[in-house]
Amino acid sequence: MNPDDPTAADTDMRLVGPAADGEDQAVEAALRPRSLGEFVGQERVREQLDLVLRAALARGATADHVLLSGAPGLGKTTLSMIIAAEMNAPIRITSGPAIQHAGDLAAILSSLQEGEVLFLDEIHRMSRPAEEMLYMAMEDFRVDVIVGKGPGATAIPLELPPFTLVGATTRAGLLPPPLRDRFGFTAHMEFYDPAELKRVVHRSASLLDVEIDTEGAAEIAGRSRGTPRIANRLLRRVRDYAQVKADGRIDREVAAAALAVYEVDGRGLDRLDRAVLGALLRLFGGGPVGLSTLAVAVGEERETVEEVAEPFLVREGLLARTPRGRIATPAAWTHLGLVPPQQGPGAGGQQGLFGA
Ligand SMILES: Nc1ncnc2c1ncn2[C@@H]1O[C@H](COP(=O)(O)OP(=O)(O)OP(=O)(O)O)[C@@H](O)[C@H]1O
Repeated sequence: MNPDDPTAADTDMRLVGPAADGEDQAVEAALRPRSLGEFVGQERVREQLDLVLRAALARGATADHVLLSGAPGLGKTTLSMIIAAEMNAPIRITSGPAIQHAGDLAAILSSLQEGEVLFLDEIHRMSRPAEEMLYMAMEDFRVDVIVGKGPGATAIPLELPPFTLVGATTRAGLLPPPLRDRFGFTAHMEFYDPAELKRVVHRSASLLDVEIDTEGAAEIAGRSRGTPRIANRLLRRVRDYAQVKADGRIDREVAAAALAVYEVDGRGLDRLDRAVLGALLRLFGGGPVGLSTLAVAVGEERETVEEVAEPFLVREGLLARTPRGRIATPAAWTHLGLVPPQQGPGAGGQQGLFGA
């Protein structure tokens, strides 16, 4: 979770939020695939990574540095652990926000063992001096530790054992090119399709010892917003429901009834998403309407609407951001079961009325 993110709390409280909550963290370790073979989906990334790792193993060398980019919950941490496991190497896990001084990074780097994997989550949030130290460490396996201040400061070179840096970021575009260029292998992780998520659900259900049929898994997969973390979380909630209200087994009916209780609809929208979409359609005739107006209409902060609800609505093709404001697509009307207003001559009178 990002403590500087004003929307983080809202995101974390949502059943369909992509960031890990406390409960996720406790069970995720048990559900993590441990090898490339077990890792579901992301075929291209897996194939490429497999070559990189096997070639390094054959040469008896440390694997190249790897950059993983993609939305939260798609498996970046999991993949970094798999890289270490496949290389038979230990792994050290830290994150950009935890490294605020170059000295913090020097301490970590100087204690790495030969061949160790250093996983640096949210690498785009590291401080600039630490980032500059990382350039040299990645390229030459060396850092200059600065001792003292001002004109008397001296740089003491420190040799490092070869290591593999696995950087993860949700915002690859924010990485400075010199840092990006130092990764030998870069992979962008895509959202998962429903068939892949179905496999994730089946796999997790078997690890959690939950009985689920193929339609039940499909029902959960279809509401998981392309994200394995969300699929696993929905599965746990559906399991609760199945235990309390049914005989413990999950089929389509049980999954749909459970997720209706949690207000996650057939397409994975939750109450906030539907409130935003509903206001846009019912109050503003489908838009265009300014973001601030829309936020007031649903009683949320601007940032919450923009950063928490909208990305998924846009991705799903239900809402579009235009220079004149937010507009609903025809699919939005259909999804909420509403009929768009007639667009005859003289219609569209509301267009442009609702500014930011
Ligand atoms: N390809 C996959 N196959 C099976 N399970 C997966 C896969 N990817 C992720 N998961 C599951 O989803 C959960 C979240 O994955 P992970 O923590 O690796 O995501 P992340 O991209 O690192 O997220 P964040 O950016 O929030 O750190 C894990 O518990 C893991 O079990």
